[in-house]
Amino acid sequence: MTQAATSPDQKVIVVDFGAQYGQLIARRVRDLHVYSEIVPCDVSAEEMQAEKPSAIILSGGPASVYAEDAPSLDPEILSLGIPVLGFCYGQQAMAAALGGTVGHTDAGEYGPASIVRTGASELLAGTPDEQTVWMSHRDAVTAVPAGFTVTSSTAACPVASMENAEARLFATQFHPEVRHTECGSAMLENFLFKICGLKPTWTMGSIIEESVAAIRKQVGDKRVILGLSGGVDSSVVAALCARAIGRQLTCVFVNHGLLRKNEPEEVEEVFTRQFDVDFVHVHAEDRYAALLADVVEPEEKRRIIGSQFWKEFFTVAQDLDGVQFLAQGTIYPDIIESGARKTGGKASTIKSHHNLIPFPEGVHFDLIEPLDHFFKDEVRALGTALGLPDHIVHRQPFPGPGLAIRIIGTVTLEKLSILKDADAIVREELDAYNAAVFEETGERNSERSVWQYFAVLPDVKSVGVMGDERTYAYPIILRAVESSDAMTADWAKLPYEVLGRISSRIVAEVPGVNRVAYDITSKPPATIEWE
Ligand SMILES: Nc1ncnc2c1ncn2[C@@H]1O[C@H](COP(=O)(O)OP(=O)(O)OP(=O)(O)O)[C@@H](O)[C@H]1O
Ligand SMILES: O=c1[nH]c(=O)c2[nH+]cn([C@@H]3O[C@H](COP(=O)(O)O)[C@@H](O)[C@H]3O)c2[nH]1
Ligand SMILES: NC(=O)CC[C@H](N)C(=O)O
Ligand SMILES: [Mg+2]
Repeated sequence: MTQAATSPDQKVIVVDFGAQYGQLIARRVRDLHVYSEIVPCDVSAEEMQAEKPSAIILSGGPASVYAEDAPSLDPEILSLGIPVLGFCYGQQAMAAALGGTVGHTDAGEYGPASIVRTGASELLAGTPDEQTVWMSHRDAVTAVPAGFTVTSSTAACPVASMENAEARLFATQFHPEVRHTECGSAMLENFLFKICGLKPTWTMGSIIEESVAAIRKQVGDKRVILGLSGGVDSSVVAALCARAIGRQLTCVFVNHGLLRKNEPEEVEEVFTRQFDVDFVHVHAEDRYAALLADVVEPEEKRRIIGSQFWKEFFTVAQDLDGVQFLAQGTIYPDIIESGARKTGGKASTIKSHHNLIPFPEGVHFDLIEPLDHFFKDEVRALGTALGLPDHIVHRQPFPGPGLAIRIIGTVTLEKLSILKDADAIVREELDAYNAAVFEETGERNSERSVWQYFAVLPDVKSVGVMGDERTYAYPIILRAVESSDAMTADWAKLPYEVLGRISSRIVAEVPGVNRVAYDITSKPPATIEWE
């Protein structure tokens, strides 16, 4: 496990019961400048103690505490003398472990709910007696364990929160980690700073120092190759590695032919002229085209692309002396959404990210992934702190498998060419739109700006009429979302004239396209990419 940025003197451990958004809890804690990490819920009290956390938070989860294979909590964890805060399933697990009872309710509560204070509370201190919180549960605590008091209720949920202040155990049925819980952040602050007495010392400066030191120590005098895409994540890793090990680093850019229009030239220009790093441009277009011919299934595309990435890196490494390490810009959501690796959690696999699939036979590297515990906006803040220019730090994300997962069905040269041209128009128009919003609001990620935007080419054709002539051609689907961390996203409420201009331009300028549709689905239930 690579970990370049821990601050072990103050650490909050989140015990993950399989919440898709359990990772948000760690986020919120880190937003308050306290380092936080996630561990799977089968952690024993002994293992927990060895981690020396200053506080523990129990996440929500999909199971029912009394279900046969429900994850349970080692009850000893609750008597280590470390303060514990449980959310939702976390509250239910705490109650069950300490002799309280949990029952099924007739109808669950999903979405906003109004809690009313029913007793003194250290956790809710300073927040209103009546307030809106976010609920998502079917089960509920029906009797609190000995020593606990009920501190708030809703009409449907008698124990919306409970605590045993003396034992330093606290819990809520609602989710303080989601933004929709109005005072969620105040509750977390109460827990971290008042109840646990922590200090907000986890800052970008301290993270950079620790990461650089950790990379230096891990690498010693060996060589490192870095998968460099030109994206934010790998550029930040490049900056960290350059600072840590200088000339022991070689950056490898794989051109798989699935990049956006003009992208290979731009990346090469930036990393050979503007940065002083060793840069290798690998031309793998033909190899990828051959491997992907006839492949339709999204997960199969991802596996093939990922596996070939490893082979390309390995081939380059053979030509250099003493390469032991591969560095890459893996970030936390890649790991979370790829399923279990490292978080070891119970969350299900949504899609396999190319950078997390196993090495093929014959390929081996030790990995350096200094960002594997960071969320996207934290990576951007790090990039700025490292002095990277805005055009890199604020570049929209682009997935490693590239346009292959934006072409539904088989990937052909004809479809790639259509998609590249359509996508270039989408980017040109929405870059300009974002620049105008930035000018007006002074904010990079204001409510009106678009976080990620691109074109998708589906595997259908439809009839149209152009110049009085029948056409039978592809549609382009426009995807444009707002988000801050890619974990959740909403479709962007773009002005009609911007949508209209994108549509007219694509149909007029890209041969083979006669229609444009706008994807108006949030994540969840959809995902940002189509495959
Ligand atoms: N074309 C490529 N050549 C070399 N390495 C790549 C390429 N594409 C992706 N990678 C590697 O895979 C990692 C994950 O890709 P990902 O797209 O998540 O990150 P990124 O490209 O660095 O940033 P962004 O998310 O902003 O696009 C990258 O950080 C990089 O190490
Ligand atoms: O490097 C990557 N390798 C991948 O395999 C991959 N798949 C999705 N993405 C990007 O991740 C974010 C979330 O995407 P989804 O909502 O589609 O899962 C979005 O920003 C996507 O563009 C990827 N990035
Ligand atoms: N979000 C949760 O943690 C849900 C807990 C439990 N599965 C319930 O339905 O009550
Ligand atoms: Mg990328």
